[in-house]
Amino acid sequence: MADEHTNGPLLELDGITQVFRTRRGEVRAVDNVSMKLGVGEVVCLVGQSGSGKSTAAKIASGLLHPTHGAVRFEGEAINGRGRGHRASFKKFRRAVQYVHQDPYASLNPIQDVYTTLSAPLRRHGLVKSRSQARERVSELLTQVGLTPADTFLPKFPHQMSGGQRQRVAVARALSLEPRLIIADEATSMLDVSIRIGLLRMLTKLRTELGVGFLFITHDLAMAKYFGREGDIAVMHEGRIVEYGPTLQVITNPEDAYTQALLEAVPEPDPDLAKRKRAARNAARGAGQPSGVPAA
Ligand SMILES: Nc1ncnc2c1ncn2[C@@H]1O[C@H](COP(=O)(O)OP(=O)(O)OP(=O)(O)O)[C@@H](O)[C@H]1O
Repeated sequence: MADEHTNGPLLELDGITQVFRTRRGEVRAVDNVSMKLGVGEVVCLVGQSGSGKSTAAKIASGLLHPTHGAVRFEGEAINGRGRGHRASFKKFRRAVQYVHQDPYASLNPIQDVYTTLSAPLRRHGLVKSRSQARERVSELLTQVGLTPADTFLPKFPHQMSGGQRQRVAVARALSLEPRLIIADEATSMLDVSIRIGLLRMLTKLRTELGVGFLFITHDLAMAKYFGREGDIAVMHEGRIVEYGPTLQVITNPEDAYTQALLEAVPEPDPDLAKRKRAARNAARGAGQPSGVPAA
């Protein structure tokens, strides 16, 4: 979906390639990847470890300049040069926020929650007084489900659970009123029940605030859950091997690698698991592709 005020989708990766030069030779981490994400939309980038997801995410967030290809935000290239480009790059860096896998590593261990959340508000001139900062920080904590907000203000990272720390990291990303959040394995270090709570909260932010999500995960089940109203791009060895509406990709995968990833997703219902296994074996017996080695 294009933004009605701009010339293009919120974010567009156009033929991006990233080559790393290492002692052992060149690594083509990302190879000619293109994708589009509209306002308030979600795209899940899925693949095994080493498939190039994080490199693509770093390029999408402007942390890394690709060897080839263009990144466009609201129709404007963000990797150009000159004063005009510097201004649009600055706007882009505020509008696109990154949430890492490990909140322990991304939050400052000697800063309490209030300082962590009020610092970016002050730095970007989004609040004019201490009372405004306090009000906005409380609002952010409420948005990420850390209530009553006052009880969280004086806490340090080590005084919170993993799920709470990740919610603070999301609140910090939200403080700059982003249009897009890039969540790089943001839920994978959490227990399943905590993970679902966090995904519900992120879904609420997407639908209520219109924040778009590029959701990076190795776990197709997570992508199915979080991205069911959006698209999935399946990455393998730096390339996108399948890209389309989530439910279509999940229910009718065309690529053998996607099929193998799906087979690796555990089926909680034993009867259904048995029926699926029988259907797969019958399909193989009928000469259909057997998929690639297990993920
Ligand atoms: N700075 C770098 N220098 C050299 N090679 C790199 C660099 N960063 C990534 N790579 C290589 O690029 C490939 C893709 O890595 P990337 O981290 O993007 O994959 P990923 O799918 O995110 O995997 P993971 O989930 O394990 O991080 C890997 O082979 C990795 O070793």
